[in-house]
Parts: sequence; structure tokens; C-alpha cells
Amino acid sequence: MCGIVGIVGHSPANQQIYDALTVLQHRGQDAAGIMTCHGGELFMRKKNGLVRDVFQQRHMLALKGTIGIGHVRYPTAGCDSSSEAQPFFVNSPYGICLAHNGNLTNAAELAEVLVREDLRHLNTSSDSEVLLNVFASELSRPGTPRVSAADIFTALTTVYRRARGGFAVVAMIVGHGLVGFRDPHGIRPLVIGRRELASGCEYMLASESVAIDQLGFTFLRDVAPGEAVFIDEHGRLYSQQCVPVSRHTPCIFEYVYFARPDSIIDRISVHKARLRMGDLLAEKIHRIWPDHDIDVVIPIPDTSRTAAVQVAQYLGIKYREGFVKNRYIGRTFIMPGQELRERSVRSKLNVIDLEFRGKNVLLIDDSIVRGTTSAQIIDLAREAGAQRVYFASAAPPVRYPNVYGIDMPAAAELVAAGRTEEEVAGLIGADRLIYQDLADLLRACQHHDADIQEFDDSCFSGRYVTGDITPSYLERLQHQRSDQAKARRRQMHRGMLKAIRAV
Ligand SMILES: O=P(O)(O)OC[C@H]1O[C@H](OP(=O)(O)OP(=O)(O)O)[C@H](O)[C@@H]1O
Ligand SMILES: NC(=O)CC[C@H](N)C(=O)O
Ligand SMILES: [Mg+2]
Repeated sequence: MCGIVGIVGHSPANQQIYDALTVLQHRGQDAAGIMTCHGGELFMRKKNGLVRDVFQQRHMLALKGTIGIGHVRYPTAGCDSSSEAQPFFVNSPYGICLAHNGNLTNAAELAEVLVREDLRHLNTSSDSEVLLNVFASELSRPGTPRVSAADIFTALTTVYRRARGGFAVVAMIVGHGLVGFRDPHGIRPLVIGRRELASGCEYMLASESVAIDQLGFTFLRDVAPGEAVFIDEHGRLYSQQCVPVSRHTPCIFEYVYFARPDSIIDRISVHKARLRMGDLLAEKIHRIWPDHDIDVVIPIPDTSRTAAVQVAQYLGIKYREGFVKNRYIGRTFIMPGQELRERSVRSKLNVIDLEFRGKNVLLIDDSIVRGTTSAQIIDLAREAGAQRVYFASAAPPVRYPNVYGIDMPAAAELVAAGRTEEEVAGLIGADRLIYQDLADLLRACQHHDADIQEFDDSCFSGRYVTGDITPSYLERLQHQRSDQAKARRRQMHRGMLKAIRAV
């Protein structure tokens, strides 16, 4: 789940894009990049690492111009090497750079056609590079020195026809302006902000509204599914619905875990959705376990806090912060490799013993995916002297891979896949485990103000809204992107580097 941002303004864009990327850092910790444009020249800095580590003063000074795009990456395709950090760039036509959040489900087929028929070169295994080349190929069709907003929308209409999956994109066309578009189901989020200055209007596109707020822009609206927007270099905004919306199904996992609570996605407040998740989870606990013996509710920081407060309040039980999180360690779920994730949970969270000693504790998390966090946390709670350790998840069991931009490619790595809730409880070591029901999660995320009737809830339901996910696709994905496969690839890469050095 990457974070993307684009700005067209009247003052230097570099610092603003940097600031927006730090606000979106929770969406990707692996790599960061910025590209800006000034007088027809492009400037780029991208590398593996957190935003604060990738950009030093000298890089910032070199990023000239009042228009630019930025990206923070959490890989879901290709590999995690710095060559796949974004934005990506192609010099023809016009010079286009692109930053992508999401995952194409037909990247392999597209790549083949791009090479064979569009005569394009692909330098990496990234699906985002594929998407950029499809756009570039379609945009080159008019064959004129400049293209209009209408030409850009025509090109994107064909991009929509060719590309499948989840995608929210910002792209910059040299000498033209900033483009943004969102997949036909609106799986991945994208919002527009505006700022009126004496010098004119400035625009910002971003993955989450929190970036718009923090940069002092005014939230204008979400980009609609299948819609494209174009902001020219003079700050004029054009938009067009490139494909009709048949089903608007935002990713429900944004509300469960990914997005910041202070963001509003598709007119649904993430914070309020999480509060309702807590309410409905508590209702269920009360319903199925009226004579519970829970002494205290303890959240697993950070994301579960909002729901946990509601559980405690509804059940009339004490709420206590029993785990202390090291604020300098990032989110573990989006770290690459199981070994690193396991090490990080332990070094990130520590217990305050007295909140556990002799008590029956109910630990709350927003979700259980691989079970990395829950299994270790339950051990910690026991070591701290808890008498009984119950566990509740504000989301239902994650049993199916995600193919739209969350790196859960292999069912075999999901602790609940093919297992009953009792079996999962046994595996993570809980005395009792309670999951949110899917119907309640859907209810928690719906809001009468928003028109959303359905969500992409594939990781819970196994229903894929794009309709192109077959068992053989999932098998291939597992084969290519399981932790084991990634480790094998890293090993091979290291071997190749060694061999090259030896030569
Ligand atoms: O079952 P798992 O595979 O461990 O995944 C689920 C856990 O990972 C996430 O936490 P993370 O530490 O990434 O971020 P947070 O601080 O926002 O909660 C999520 O909030 C759960 O705690
Ligand atoms: N998490 C994402 O949005 C990833 C974007 C893209 N698929 C990549 O791997 O770089
Ligand atoms: Mg967590």
C-alpha cells in the first residue's frame, strides 16, 4: 500500500512533497522518491529507506520546480530493490513520470504485449513501470508536439481498457501538467485538494486527505473511480469520467488498518469506522459471552486503540495501555520478510507488568493476518503474569490473498487460511479468540453520507471485485511472491552481484 502525492503550485514543490510523504509514511517504509520539473527539465531523487533518510539537504536543493510528484513504497510486485523505487520515468512521449499505489492483476500479460506490440522496453519487474508504459504508449498516439486535456483523457480511456486491478496514480507530463486517475472500482484511494493564493490556484493530489489537511490545502473531493483529472501548469483543473462506474468498492482494509485515522476516504471517516468496529465487536462479545470474566481491555498499539476504547466502554471494563511501543520502529506488517517482522514486534513492544499480573486480559487488535503480532504479544502477556489471555480482532479472519496492493500474496502464510477460529486461537496461544463478523465490519464502514454499498473485502471473503482472479492466478502469485520465493530471489540477486564483482 504505497502513498502517492502530486502538486502543481506557484512556489517550490520540493519541501511540500517531502512533507506530504512524511504524512503518508505509514503507507510504505521501503523506499521513497520525488520528481520535480522546472523549465522542461526533470529532477529526481529516489532510494530505499524512509523519507527522512532518503532526502538530505543537497537532494532537496536539487529538486527544482513548482510541480512534482512523490511516492513512498511498500512493494507488492516486482522486488524490493532500489531500482523499483518510484516515481518511474519514460522520456517518450514528452517525458512522463508516474507514481502508483496498488497492484495490476494483469501486469504479466500487459508486459508481454508492451514489448511485442507497443515496442516498449521494460527495465524492471515492477507493475508500476508497466502501467507507465501503457499510458505512454497510448499518449503517443496523437503524434503531436503537444497534447490537450482531451487527448490525455482519450489515452487514459484506453489505459482503463487495458489495465486491470487496483490503482491510484499521479503522473507528471513535462511541459503539460499533473495527471491523476483511479481504478474503475475505486479500490485504492485518491483525493484532490486546492489552495487559493493571490498568485492563483494550487492543487494537490494525494492518497489520503490527511496529507491535504496538513499541507494547508482545502479538501475538494475524492477522485471518482474510473475518473481522470488533469491540472495544467497554469493551475487549471480538467476532469473526465473515462469509464462508467459500475461498482464502487473501496478497499475495506484501508479502514481496518492502512489509512491514518484522521483521513476521510470516499466520505467515510476512518476514525469513525474504527469506533464502530469497536462498538460492534463489543456487542458480539457481550452477545456470545455474557458471563465473561475479563478484568481489563488492553489494545495492541497503534492501530487497534480506537476500537479497543469502544470495546472497553461498551463492556464497562477498565481500559489500560499495557504495551509500550517504541516510537522509532515502524509498522511491522509492512516490513519485508517474516524474520524481520518477528524481530521487530519484540523490539517494538514491551509490557507494563502490573497491568497483566494476575488478571484476565482481553487484548484487542485491528486484525490478525500472519499472526506474527498476536502470537508474540500473547506470550508477552503471559510472561508478565496474566492469568488468562483472551484476544479479539476488530476485523474478521483474513483467509484469502490480497491482489490489489496489500502484500498478502500467499494463503499459506495467513494464519486463518483453511483454519477454524479455534485452531487459530490454539496457534496464537489465546485462551479464547473472538473475531468481528464480516457483516458487522461492513456495517462499521458504511455511512449514510457516502454512497458506498460494497467494499473490496476479498481478503476476508475470497470475492474479488475485478472478476479476473482465478485459482491458477492465485497459485502463480503464491509461487512468485511468498516469503520463501522473495528470499530465494534476494539470494539469487546477491549471488549475481558477487559474480559480477568477481568478473
Ligand atoms: O497478524 P500480523 O501479520 O502480525 O498482522 C497484523 C498486525 O500488524 C499490524 O500492526 P503494525 O505493527 O504493522 O502497525 P500499527 O502500529 O499501525 O498497529 C496490525 O495493526 C496488527 O497489529
Ligand atoms: N503497495 C503498493 O501500492 C505498491 C505499488 C507497486 N505495485 C509496487 O510494488 O511498487
Ligand atoms: Mg498493529
